[in-house]
Amino acid sequence: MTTPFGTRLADAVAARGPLCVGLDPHRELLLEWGLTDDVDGLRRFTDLVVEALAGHVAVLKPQLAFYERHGSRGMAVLEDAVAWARAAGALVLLDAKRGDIGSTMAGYADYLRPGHPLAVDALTVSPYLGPDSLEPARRTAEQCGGGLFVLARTSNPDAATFQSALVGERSVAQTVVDTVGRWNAPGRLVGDPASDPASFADQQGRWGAFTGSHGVVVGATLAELDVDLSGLRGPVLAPGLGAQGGSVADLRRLFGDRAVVPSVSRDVLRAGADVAALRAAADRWTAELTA
Ligand SMILES: O=C(O)c1cc(=O)[nH]c(=O)n1[C@@H]1O[C@H](COP(=O)(O)O)[C@@H](O)[C@H]1O
Repeated sequence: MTTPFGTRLADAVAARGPLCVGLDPHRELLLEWGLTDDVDGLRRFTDLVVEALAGHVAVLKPQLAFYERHGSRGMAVLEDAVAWARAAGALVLLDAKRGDIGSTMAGYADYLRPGHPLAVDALTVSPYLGPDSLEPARRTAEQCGGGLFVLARTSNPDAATFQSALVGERSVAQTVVDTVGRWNAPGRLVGDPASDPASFADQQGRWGAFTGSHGVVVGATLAELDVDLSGLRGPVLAPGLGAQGGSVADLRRLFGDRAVVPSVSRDVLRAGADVAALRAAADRWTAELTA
């Protein structure tokens, strides 16, 4: 059986630091890199980032939108790159932000199956259709040793409009966190944390052998942390660093020593079409994050 995603993620973070770099090849970025906004430019961009960073940072996070916009040939670029990146030791988190019901949700979750042409380690999902709508994805993830990151408190300025709205006494965001915390509950984790008090402590939210496979997305841009993450037992994906204004100081203020995967796209990619420069940009973030 595949090692659960949470364990593989904790190992990758221990080996390479916690940074996740997003592959966001939007039109302006391709042009800035001196590339064309077409499939050739997309392939060159993707190959350079994978060569620079697969196996160098903990996680690569391709943004599916920027591959879909080039049609089936764009998807082929991504399929090749993901297979290469995983073979080179990268964990790949597909940023798809999918959410639907029943068999449709199960169809999206097939990205986590090893036989899928675009098989990945983890997937971002949207809980907008209700927390139980994600259950088919959770089941697939459990079967395949994959991970899910559920949007809880996102980094965009108007995120609180929906996410801070109350459902009974809890906010929508808190309901999401509590759902994911149940997915990561001790009975569902591999091993027996009760026999190992030190590892049990890790379930409270720090990296460790029992890091849960499912996480939530909470932006590094929040003025204050308005969700209680103490029952999450899994990782937080924290986008919003650099281009959106978030800093490493914000991460420390918001999340302390909890298991966080800070995600940066533009602030690394602006290094341009140069393997060494991309690696240096990622290394600067890793150095600051692990200082
Ligand atoms: O799921 C995400 O990665 C994500 C969640 C969120 O709350 N905010 C957010 O910006 N992102 C993604 O992060 C990427 C932008 O990162 P930057 O270029 O570093 O700002 C895009 O692919 C967004 O979809």
